[in-house]
Amino acid sequence: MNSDSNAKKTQTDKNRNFNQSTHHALDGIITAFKEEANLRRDFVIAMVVLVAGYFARLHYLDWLFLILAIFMVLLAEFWNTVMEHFVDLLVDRQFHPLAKKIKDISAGSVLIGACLAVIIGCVVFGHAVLYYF
Ligand SMILES: Nc1ncnc2c1ncn2[C@@H]1O[C@H](COP(=O)(O)OP(=O)(O)OP(=O)(O)O)[C@@H](O)[C@H]1O
Repeated sequence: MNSDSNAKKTQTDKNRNFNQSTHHALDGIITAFKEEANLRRDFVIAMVVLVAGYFARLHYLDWLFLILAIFMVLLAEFWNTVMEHFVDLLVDRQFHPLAKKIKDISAGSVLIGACLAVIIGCVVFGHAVLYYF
């Protein structure tokens, strides 16, 4: 293994260019999907919703709301994952009431996002069903 690839593995300085930044960002997305079952479940649900939207022949505004809802839930899951790792890094898996508070509030934000997504889904598909039948 040459010194350049070693440097890449242990990099702690700033990214040098857009390609390097994008590469690390994609690494983050892949790691999150590999390690977080909740994220994979949300992704599968999102795919099912998109296929259902295709068959329901939604209006473009409905698509906009659905896509916003999907990205909102995925972003909330990503930030919840960041919080969990950050807290674990700080307390090294020791029990701490503040660690519990941070993780629970962070999980609560995902739940709120998911509730909003369900409401948006019900309005969009409810309207489509009423319109077509
Ligand atoms: N260091 C800690 N101190 C106190 N409570 C903790 C700590 N770590 C986790 N917990 C509690 O355990 C729960 C599960 O923590 P964990 O880090 O395993 O999250 P998770 O199971 O990945 O959560 P999610 O389902 O949101 O992905 C947290 O919601 C929190 O209530």
